[in-house]
Amino acid sequence: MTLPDGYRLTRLDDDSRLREVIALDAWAFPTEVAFDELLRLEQPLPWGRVWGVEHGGSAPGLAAMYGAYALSAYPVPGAETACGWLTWVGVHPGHRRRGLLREMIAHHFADCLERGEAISGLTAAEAAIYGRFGYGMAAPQVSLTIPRGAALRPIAGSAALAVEMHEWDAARHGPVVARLHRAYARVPEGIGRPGWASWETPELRRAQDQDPPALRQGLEAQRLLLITNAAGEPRGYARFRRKSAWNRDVADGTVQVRDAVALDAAAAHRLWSVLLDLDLMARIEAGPLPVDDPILSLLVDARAAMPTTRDLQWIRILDLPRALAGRRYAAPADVVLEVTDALIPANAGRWRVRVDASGRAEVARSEDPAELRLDIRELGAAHLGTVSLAALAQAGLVDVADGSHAALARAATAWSWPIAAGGSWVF
Ligand SMILES: CC(=O)SCCNC(=O)CCNC(=O)[C@H](O)C(C)(C)COP(=O)(O)OP(=O)(O)OC[C@H]1O[C@@H](n2cnc3c(N)ncnc32)[C@H](O)[C@@H]1OP(=O)(O)O
Repeated sequence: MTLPDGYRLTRLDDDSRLREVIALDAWAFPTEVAFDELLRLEQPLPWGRVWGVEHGGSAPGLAAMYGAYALSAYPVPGAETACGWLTWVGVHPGHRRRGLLREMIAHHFADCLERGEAISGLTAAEAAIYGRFGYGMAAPQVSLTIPRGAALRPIAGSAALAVEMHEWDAARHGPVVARLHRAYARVPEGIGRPGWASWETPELRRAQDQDPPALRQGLEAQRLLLITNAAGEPRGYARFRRKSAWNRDVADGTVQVRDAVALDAAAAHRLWSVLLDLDLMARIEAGPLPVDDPILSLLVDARAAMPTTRDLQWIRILDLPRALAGRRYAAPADVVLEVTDALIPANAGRWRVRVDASGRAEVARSEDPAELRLDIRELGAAHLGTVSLAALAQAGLVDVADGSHAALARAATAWSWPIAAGGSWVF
């Protein structure tokens, strides 16, 4: 990598640099939380995979940084894969637009490839930043503001489930919540949702479990709703907070749902029935939710929940043959792709992707004429099965060779997945 003169990259191995890292982060992401308070929080910094860009000059210090979470079981369609999750990206405002991010990205890609991570993912602070580096928007999210008392379609078995409500206790509830959250991504316990990353590393778990007053933004302490079956087994949970408000003596409170996860339809119905009927509340805010979350089908009037969609997760394919062979496909296909990749030349060129009846792909270099031409960014966008290659072709981002429209239809079907990619948290 070639940083501008006067800058050098350093690996940050432990929290001896915590003060500098948090100070830089607070320059990049302005916060009302006091510096000393920030230092006391559980910060999920992946030490050893945190990289700082140091500068000399009159006031030497950290000019930029990034980190990467080593997700070893990131869910892709029909499988789990190693993914280097880009995070903690920040450039001090006094050092921006000098190419530091571009150089950190090049370093991140090389580091992931060395570690055998065929894809990288991220959630973006701003949607316009990462497309230029070959990240494609692969998992959208929806957020809802549901009126209190909104009607749900009836689901058999819901009323028989038991409801427990607790004040959040990380030691007691953290493991149950982490288990249900993890199970939800997997078949047959859960639905098998691509993108549903779990809190794999100890730092991520500790940060997830905390509920410090500094991060409550005027809401109450976190509470837990647990749904259990007749055998006493947890089947779903929601973590939520309420904020009381009054509008000319009429109760106007808000419930903020941090996440709501259920392993079956009856548990989802029971969970939301409780959340939608808390006294003194007027609305329930929820999101990020997957765009096909059960609540959208359960609501009789989903429009009244004012669904708003936007990007959640972006995927960058780093090692094309390994990444494409590392997921499953919804239907057989045999297609020749011609791929451009300005940053990782090894991915560029023509590839034949053959998907067999079991949904497994063989990916090999090809001399045959290309049927679909696309950039690595579009392949990343389609990787979780939710963004359609046909829709990208309609937008002119996948170029279809003359006479290859049937190939596009087959590829778009194969790359699709029955469950929408999504997640419950931003990291
Ligand atoms: C995965 C995550 O962690 S997301 C968090 C990202 N961090 C933030 O948003 C915090 C506040 N912002 C910052 O720290 C910085 O402005 C960053 C990280 C967004 C950009 O860092 P810089 O070092 O200024 O970027 P750099 O100079 O390498 O620019 C690379 C390219 O991205 C473009 N770019 C940079 N920031 C943005 C932006 N916010 N929106 C659109 N384009 C951008 C530049 O114009 C440049 O484009 P070019 O290659 O066409 O010339």
